[in-house]
Order: sequence, then C-alpha cells, then structure tokens
Amino acid sequence: MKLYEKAPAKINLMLDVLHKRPDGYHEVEMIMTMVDLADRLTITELPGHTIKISSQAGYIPLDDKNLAYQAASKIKERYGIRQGVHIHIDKQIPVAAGLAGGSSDAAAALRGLNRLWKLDIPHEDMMELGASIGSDVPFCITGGTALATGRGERLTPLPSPPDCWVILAKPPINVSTAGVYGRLRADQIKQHPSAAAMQQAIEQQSFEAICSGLGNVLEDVTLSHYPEVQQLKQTMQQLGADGVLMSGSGPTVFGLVSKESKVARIYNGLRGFCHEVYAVRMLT
Ligand SMILES: C[C@@](CO)(OP(=O)(O)O)[C@H](O)COP(=O)(O)OP(=O)(O)OC[C@H]1O[C@@H](n2ccc(N)nc2=O)[C@H](O)[C@@H]1O
Ligand SMILES: Nc1ncnc2c1ncn2[C@@H]1O[C@H](COP(=O)(O)OP(=O)(O)O)[C@@H](O)[C@H]1O
Repeated sequence: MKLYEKAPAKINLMLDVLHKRPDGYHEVEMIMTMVDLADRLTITELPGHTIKISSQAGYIPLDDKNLAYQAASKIKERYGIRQGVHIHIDKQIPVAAGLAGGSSDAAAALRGLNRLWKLDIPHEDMMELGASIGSDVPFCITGGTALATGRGERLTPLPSPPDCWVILAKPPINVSTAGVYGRLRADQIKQHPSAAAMQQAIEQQSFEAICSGLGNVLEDVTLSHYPEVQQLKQTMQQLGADGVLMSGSGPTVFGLVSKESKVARIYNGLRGFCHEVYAVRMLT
C-alpha cells in the first residue's frame, strides 16, 4: 500500500517570549498559520523493521536525525508495529528557514502512518507524540491557524485569517533555532507583541489590523547577527508589501499582500536580492 501526505510550511504572525523556563525551553505566545508551500511525502510499506527515508534534496539528513524518521520510529515503538516503512520526502520548503519544514514532515509522517497502519491514534496521543519530536510538531499535526503557548505545543484553534498573498524570501544563510533562543535575553525584551490584539484582528477578519499587529521578539536576535535579513525586510517594505515580518527564528522574511496586482512587482524586485522567493497563498 502507498499513500501521500502534504506537509505545509508555517509562518508566525506573532511570536512573543514570556520567560526562560527551568527546563531550558522558553515560554512562548505565538499565532501561527499555514501557507500553500508544501513538502510531499510518499509513504510505502516495507518488509522487515527498516525505516528508510529518501529525498530528492541532497541537503537534509536521511538517517535518524530526520524528523520524519523519528516520527516513524516513535510510532513503531509506541504501538508495537513490526512492519517497515519507506518515506520519500519531495522537499519544497527551504531548510532551517523558520518555516518548520522538518516539523511538518514529522507531523505528516505521523498522520500518514496512523492511516497506513490503521492505528486510530487518539488526538491527545498524537499531540504528545508530536511534542516529543519538537515544539512545533503538534501545530503541524493540526494545521490551520492557532494560538500556541507553553513551549509551543499547547494549542487553541483560531479562525483562518482573511485570504491574502504571502511572499516568502529566504536569504542564503541557515539559522539554528537553538542558537537564536540561546542568544535571546528574555528579561531584556523591549517591546512585546500582543497575542490578544492579533487574535482580535483575526476574529474581526481585519487584514489591516493583522498587518499592524505583526511582531516577533526573535527578530532582534537574528537581525543583529545577519544584517542581510534586516535589508531584506526593508526591501520588501519598500516594494509595497502591506505587512512584513521574519518567521520564527528566521531567516525567512514574509510579506502579506492583499492586492494581486502588487504581487509580481514585489516578487520580481526580491529576485534581484535573493534566489529563494515564493509567492503563495495563505492556507485558509
Ligand atoms: C522558533 C519556532 C517558532 O515557531 O520555529 P522555527 O524558527 O524553528 O521554525 C519554534 O519555537 C521552534 O520550534 P522547534 O523547531 O520545534 O523547536 P524544538 O526542536 O522543540 O527546540 C529546538 C531548540 O530551541 C529552543 N527552544 C525551542 C522552543 C521553545 N519554546 N523554547 C526554546 O528555547 C531549545 O533550545 C531547543 O533545544
Ligand atoms: N525532514 C526534514 N526536513 C528538513 N530538515 C530536517 C528534516 N529532518 C531533520 N532536519 C534537520 O532539522 C534542521 C532544521 O530544519 P527545519 O525544520 O527546516 O528548520 P525550521 O524549523 O527553522 O524551518 C535542519 O538543519 C535539518 O538538518
């Protein structure tokens, strides 16, 4: 049997850090949503116990460091599965970009293996398995739009934001999430974005209020190390995006655009600076 799962990228419309926790993680408040840029997983049964990962992308790990491998391994162990599996990842989401590509692959593997092996895993258990792989995996399992608290694994579903274009631009640097959180001084954050204001903007379907409520406290950390990310933000603003923000720990910058007539100009303008530019829709 062979089945397919789509693994979309996420963006953080707002990201606040409240404090560093005794376990080393940071207590966060984030509002996340999915965009229409996705990896595609093909999942096939294999004889024996083997977990095999393949990909057309030459730059992701194919061993137990791959988050989809970890998803398969954890599900096999927890549910005593004696079959093997081959997961092929058609990688479209830029890696180490702040778009949760690896987390979304893990989430898609959990969803797909739950179907393949007819496990009927309760929602709570899926969330727990996901959180044991990474803080963003539970959100990637449910998708949609959500307020994420705790270390990112506690979710409150929200309505979809109004449909719009999302222009993503990733400069040619890879950013480590652990490195960015490690450099953050949570007690010295000057301005905290408001989760309540973003939630209200989404509930009222106000595109303008969403754009003015965008904020991410990890931006200062990444921008101070990589001035090219700051430059990319300014360029996207000058080209006319309605709202511009770095996603997650970066370095991808996204621009929200309501009018289709502006999209080509912004996209073409950015291509001069950056090879990896995508014009996609918000997944509503
Ligand atoms: C920053 C965010 C925003 O959505 O996304 P990315 O930029 O990675 O896409 C997430 O918080 C990333 O989530 P995820 O990538 O799943 O992180 P994890 O694997 O759980 O953690 C990687 C490392 O980041 C740090 N970490 C992560 C989450 C958190 N709330 N506090 C932390 O301090 C820890 O040092 C941890 O060891
Ligand atoms: N399936 C996967 N896809 C991409 N990266 C993966 C995957 N599994 C493990 N990784 C590793 O995870 C790291 C972070 O990747 P990624 O999830 O793309 O970051 P981010 O959450 O910042 O967008 C990469 O350095 C990569 O080596």
